[in-house]
Amino acid sequence: MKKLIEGFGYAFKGLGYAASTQLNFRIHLVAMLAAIGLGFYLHISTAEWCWIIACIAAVLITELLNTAIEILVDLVSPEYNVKAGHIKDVSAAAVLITAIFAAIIGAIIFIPKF
Ligand SMILES: Nc1ncnc2c1ncn2[C@@H]1O[C@H](COP(=O)(O)OP(=O)(O)OP(=O)(O)O)[C@@H](O)[C@H]1O
Repeated sequence: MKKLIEGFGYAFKGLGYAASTQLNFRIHLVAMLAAIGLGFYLHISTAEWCWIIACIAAVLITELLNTAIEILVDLVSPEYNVKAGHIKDVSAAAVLITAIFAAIIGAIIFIPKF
C-alpha cells in the first residue's frame, strides 16, 4: 500500500515538473479547461463527453511522453547530434498530430451547437 501511494506521489511530481517547465503542457491544460467549460455550457451528450475526455487524455499523455523523451535525449546526447534532433522532432510531431485531431473532433462536436 505504501509503495502504491509513493507511486502516485512520483506521478504527481512528474505532472508538477511538466506543468512548471513546459509552456505547451500549460497551454494544453488551459485548452482542457476550455473544452470542459464549453461541454457544460453547451450541454453535450454522454457520447460527446467520452470523445472530449479521450481527446484531452490523448493530448496530455502525448505531451508528457514528449517531455520525457526530450529529457532523455538531453541526458544521453547533450551535444549536437543529428539523430537526437530527429528523435525530438518526431516526438514533437506526435504531439502536433494528436492536438490537430483533438481540435478536429472538438470542432465537429462544438461548432454545430453555436
Ligand atoms: N542534442 C541535439 N542535437 C541536435 N538537434 C537538437 C538537439 N537538441 C535539440 N535539437 C533540435 O532543436 C529542436 C528544439 O529542441 P529543444 O530541446 O529546445 O526542444 P523544444 O521542443 O523546444 O522543447 P522545450 O523548449 O520544451 O525544451 C529539436 O526539435 C531538434 O530539432
